[in-house]
Amino acid sequence: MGSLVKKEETSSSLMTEFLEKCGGYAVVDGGFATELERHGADINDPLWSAKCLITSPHLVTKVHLDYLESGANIIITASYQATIQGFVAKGLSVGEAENLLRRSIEITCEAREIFYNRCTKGSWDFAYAGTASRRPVLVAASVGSYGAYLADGSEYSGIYGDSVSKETLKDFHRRRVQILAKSGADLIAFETIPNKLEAEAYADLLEEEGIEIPAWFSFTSKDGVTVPRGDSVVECAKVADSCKKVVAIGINCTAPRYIHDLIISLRQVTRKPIVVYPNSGEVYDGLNKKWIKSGEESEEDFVSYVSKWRDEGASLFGGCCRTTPNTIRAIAKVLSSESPAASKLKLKQ
Ligand SMILES: C[S+](C)CC[C@H](N)C(=O)O
Ligand SMILES: N[C@@H](CCS)C(=O)O
Ligand SMILES: [Zn+2]
Repeated sequence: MGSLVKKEETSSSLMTEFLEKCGGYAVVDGGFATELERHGADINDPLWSAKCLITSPHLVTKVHLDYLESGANIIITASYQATIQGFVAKGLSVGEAENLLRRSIEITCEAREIFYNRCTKGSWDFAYAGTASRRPVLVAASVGSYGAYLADGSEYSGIYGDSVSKETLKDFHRRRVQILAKSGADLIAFETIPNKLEAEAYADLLEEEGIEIPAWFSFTSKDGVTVPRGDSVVECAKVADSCKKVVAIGINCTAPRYIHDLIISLRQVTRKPIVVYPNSGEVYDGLNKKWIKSGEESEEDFVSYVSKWRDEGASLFGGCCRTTPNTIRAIAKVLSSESPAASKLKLKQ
C-alpha cells in the first residue's frame, strides 16, 4: 500500500516539478512524421512514420535533434504507429518488433544526450534557464490509437465498429505499453485519441498493468467540442482526470482555431496540467496519405494564439502534423519572453 501511494505521488510530481524547472511552461516538439517526410522519407506505408525506424533511423535522430535545437522540453518518440501487429504484418518476428519499439525510445534518449553534449556554457540555452543548468528535457513514448494502426486515417473518425470492444483495445495495446514503459522513457504520450472507449482502455491498462511511468492523454477534435467519434471532450477528459497515472490532459492534431474553446472545456473538469499541440490546420486525406490545405492556416496565427492558450490555463505547448522546428522556435520565444525566469533576467539587466 505504502509503495503504491509513493508511486502515485511520484507520478503526479513528475510533471509539476518539471514545469517548475521549466519556469512554469514547457515546449513540446512539433510534427514528427511530417518532418521526416519533409526530409525526404517516404512514409506512404501502413507503418507511416514507424517505417523510418527500419529504413532511416538517422532521420529519426535528426528530427529529434532539430526540435531540441529549436527549444523543445519534451520530445516524442517515433512509436506513434509502431505496433507489434503492424511490424509482424511486414514479416518481422515478434522479437524484432519488440526490439524496434525499444529502439524508438533509445534513439530519442540518445538524441537528448547528443544535444546535452553539444550545449556549451554561453549558449542561449543557459540564458533561457537563467542558471548554469541544463534545459530540462523529457522523453515521451508515443502511443497512437488503434485507428492509427488501421492506417486509413481512422483516428480522425474514431469509428472502429461494434466488434471492437474495450477489451479488444486493451489487448491490442497491452504488450506495446508494457514494453514502452520499461524502455527508459519518462512518460507515455497517448496521442490523437479519437473516442472515449480508447481513453477508458488506456486508463484500465495503466492501472491493471501497474505501469510505472506517468502518462498524458491527448485527444483530437474536428469541431472544438467533441472527439471524432462524437463523445464530448469533457466526458473524455473526465476519464483522464480520474486516472491517477495521468499527469497531463490535452489536445493534439487539431486545427489551432479550436484550441481555445477546448482548453476552457478541459479546465471545467480537471486541475491537471493541460497540454496543447495542434496541427497546422490542414486536413488529412487518410486514403491518399496527403494533407489538404484549407486556406485558413498560417504559422503567424498559430504562434499568436500561444499566449491566449496560456491565459486560459494550458501549460505545455507544441505542434503536431505539418508544424516544423520554426513553429517550435517561435513558441519557445513567446514562452521564454514571458516566463518567470525570463522576467528575473530582465529585472537583473
Ligand atoms: C495522425 S494521422 C495523419 C496518422 C497517419 C494515419 N494513421 C495513416 O496511416 O494514414
Ligand atoms: N507524434 C506523432 C503524432 C501524429 S498525430 C507525430 O508527430 O508524428
Ligand atoms: Zn498529428
